Amino acid sequence: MHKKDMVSYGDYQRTAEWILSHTKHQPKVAIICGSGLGLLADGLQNPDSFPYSDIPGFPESTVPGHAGRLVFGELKGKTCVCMQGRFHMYEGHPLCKVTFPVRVFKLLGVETLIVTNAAGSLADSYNTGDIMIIRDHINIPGFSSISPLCGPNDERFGPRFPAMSSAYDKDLYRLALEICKSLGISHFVREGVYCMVGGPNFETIAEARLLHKLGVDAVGMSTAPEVLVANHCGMRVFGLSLITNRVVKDYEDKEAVNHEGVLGVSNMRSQTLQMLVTELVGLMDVNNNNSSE
Ligand SMILES: O=P(O)(O)O[C@@H]1C[C@H](O)[C@@H](CO)O1
Ligand code: HPA
Repeated sequence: MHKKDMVSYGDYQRTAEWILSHTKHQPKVAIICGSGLGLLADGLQNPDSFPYSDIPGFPESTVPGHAGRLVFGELKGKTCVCMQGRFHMYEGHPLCKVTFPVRVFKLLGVETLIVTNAAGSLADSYNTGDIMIIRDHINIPGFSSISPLCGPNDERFGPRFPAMSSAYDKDLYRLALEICKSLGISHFVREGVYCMVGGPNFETIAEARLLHKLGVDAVGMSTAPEVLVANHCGMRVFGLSLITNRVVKDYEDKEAVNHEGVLGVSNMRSQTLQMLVTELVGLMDVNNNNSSE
């Protein structure tokens, strides 16, 4: 691993200290917004917002649909921090930079991470616009040791060999399903397995068929690294995929996915996602500090 691709404990601390000196909010919940899902941050009350370019140690966000802002505020009385835009491996960021904010959040006192993403569906029963609650993931880059947990392990964050058999919190998962029922949206809510690929290209037909055979329900280019790092440092995790397109599995099929289409579907459904996340944060058990005191 190159030195430039390493981040020290002091680097995370410096960023956390900078944040604490710029906002009174002390978040317990962090939310990462996927492509076109930045609206999730717009519901925060008493917001403090910082462009990533102002925050020491934060990389730059280069993907359309990822505004590149960190927003602090309250959702249903609970203090949250929201990443309006995430970092992807395909942008050229090393995975320690992709996941840098997660460890900074840990140092700020965050206990729960909510991840969202845009994804293509492999499951035959899924429709564009469905919301998939992530039950588990397959991390394809991780199969070849491309993982944010590779390299020297810092025990201050977590163990060398973390278990990942409960990567997504079952209580939050069940709570979200109940909320979907009460919101009357269960007919387009699914439960499934997300698979991370490196991107930035979308899948070939052969790759799509392989993922389908593997039991993947939805595929995307993010999320797994953040979930690994959050679990490693003891956070509980909840994840949502918005199904923005069907992944083509047939050589005769002329449909071709593109990022603009992905953003179009995200924008169409972002209000529903915002409702679901807001209710979830409101009902989840959080040992919250009141930042306005
Ligand atoms: O950040 P997410 O995973 O939501 O972004 C997805 C994957 C690619 O970055 C992009 C493709 O349209 O959307
Ligand atoms: O079909 C897809 N494949 C990979 N990533 C994606 N992100 C949105 N849709 C897709």
